[in-house]
Amino acid sequence: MRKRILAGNWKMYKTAEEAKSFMEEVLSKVPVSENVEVVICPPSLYLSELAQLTKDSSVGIGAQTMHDVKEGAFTGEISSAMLSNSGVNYVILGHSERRQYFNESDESVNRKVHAAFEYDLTPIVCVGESLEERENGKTGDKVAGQVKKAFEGISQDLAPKAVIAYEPIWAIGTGKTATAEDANEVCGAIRTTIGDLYDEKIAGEIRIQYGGSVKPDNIEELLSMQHIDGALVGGASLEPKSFLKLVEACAHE
Ligand SMILES: O=C(CO)COP(=O)(O)O
Repeated sequence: MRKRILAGNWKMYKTAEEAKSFMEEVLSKVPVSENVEVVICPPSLYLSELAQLTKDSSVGIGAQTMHDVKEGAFTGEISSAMLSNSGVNYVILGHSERRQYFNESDESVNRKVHAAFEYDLTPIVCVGESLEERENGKTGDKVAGQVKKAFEGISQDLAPKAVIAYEPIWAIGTGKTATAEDANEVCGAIRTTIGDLYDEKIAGEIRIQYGGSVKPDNIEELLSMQHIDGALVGGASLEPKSFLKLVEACAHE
């Protein structure tokens, strides 16, 4: 059985006080369950403090992006070594907003997956198609291509430790969710791609999240699907109340 993984991607929201008070409330109420791993990905400025605050809890902390080399003259960037050293456990890589606004390419995502594993971070690799690609029947090719490139050179031992997030770009922040069946079909195709790259066992082990307008009222249907092992959530991860409802849904059998 794959353990579900629910990750909140705060994007560029919350003041320092808001971040701290969210975390204190969530830590006091979050159900601890064998069924779900819970992760919060705050703006990088708050990573150290929140990692410290959650150190002895069941909540993990993730970065929203990072650079792919250990150190160097890259003004404004942070590295996987720095994240790991600050108590961060996960990193979102290749989010469509990073690809769109910060020119992140499949090649750089691949370098970052290597860098994440080098410093024991769990990469959450985002893939997904635009509306135009979906309408032209290109979803399968696009997503398979992104997965293949992201995992290039990643060993059999490490591959199943990664998490893949399928986020159709047209469903992010729009209130439009892919139907659970459509999301499941693409997540199943991602699993097949992993099976082709590695083997059936690894394909069966790797966890695949869905992301894009996930809310407390649609998560259960998504989770009931065979290939969906959790969610990567933007908007609904910003309030403790809705975030806790999402955790509870994942904690259920
Ligand atoms: O981009 C997302 C998570 O990474 C999804 O955002 P929303 O849940 O706000 O649609």
